[in-house]
Amino acid sequence: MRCLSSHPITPFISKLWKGALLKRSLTLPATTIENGKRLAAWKAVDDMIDPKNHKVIGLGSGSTIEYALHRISSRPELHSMLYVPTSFQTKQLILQNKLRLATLEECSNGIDLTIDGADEIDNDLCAIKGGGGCLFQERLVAQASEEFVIIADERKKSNNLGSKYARGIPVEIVPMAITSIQRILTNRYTQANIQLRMATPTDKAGPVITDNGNLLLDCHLGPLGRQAATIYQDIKLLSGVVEVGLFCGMAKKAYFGNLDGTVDIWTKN
Ligand SMILES: O=C(CO)[C@H](O)[C@H](O)COP(=O)(O)O
Repeated sequence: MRCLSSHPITPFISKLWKGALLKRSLTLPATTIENGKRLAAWKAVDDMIDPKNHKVIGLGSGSTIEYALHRISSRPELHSMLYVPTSFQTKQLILQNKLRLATLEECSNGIDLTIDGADEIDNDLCAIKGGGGCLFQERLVAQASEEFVIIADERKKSNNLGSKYARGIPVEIVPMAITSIQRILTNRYTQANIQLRMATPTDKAGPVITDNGNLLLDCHLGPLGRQAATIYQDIKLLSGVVEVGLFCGMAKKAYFGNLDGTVDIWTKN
């Protein structure tokens, strides 16, 4: 058997390894942010899912929700309940973790609890969602739920919704309406920066297509103050708009994983 160290490829591997180490040390804050996501997700799963009383759990989309799935997967007493996904991504994760998958149509008694991530959350637990483009199904599942809980790392805390998440409010639109709605919104919000969300060109040329076959406009309107719920209604009322990534009056609790390893819990009565 040849010893690996004498293999000609070894210097190349060791270069890669050094590169990886260097990259890790340069991106250390990101790793701590990942830890914040994990802490928030694990605490929310442990606090909120009640294995004795809950039968159906909704699961949001994004990177933070992956940690919630890992936690659920590590606790066998949580394997008997049904899990409703909000995206292609979450459906795959539920299947990969060998959890019991259910569709929203199958849940005639509704959903006991939904856990989801968010892009920005204010003190009223009003949230911008849809950074991952899954806002429509996320809202469908959230509105069918008895309780809706948000998990996030501390960067997502906001004093004024719209002041932090640079991309703006995602709006899902049926393709034939995209030009007219972009024009209407640009005329209505004159200071806004409204962009069609484009795919990464190396993965797909053209726009991002949602799980529902629609397009996304990212509408940067600036800080919304107390206007988020009104803006939601104003945009949602336009024909051709499928959903708006403003979730106000829905969450009763938000878990934030902090860089110092603690978890903050914000609640709303
Ligand atoms: O709304 C979402 C997807 O549509 C996500 O929950 C939101 O974008 C947060 O994602 P992440 O946990 O990766 O920061």
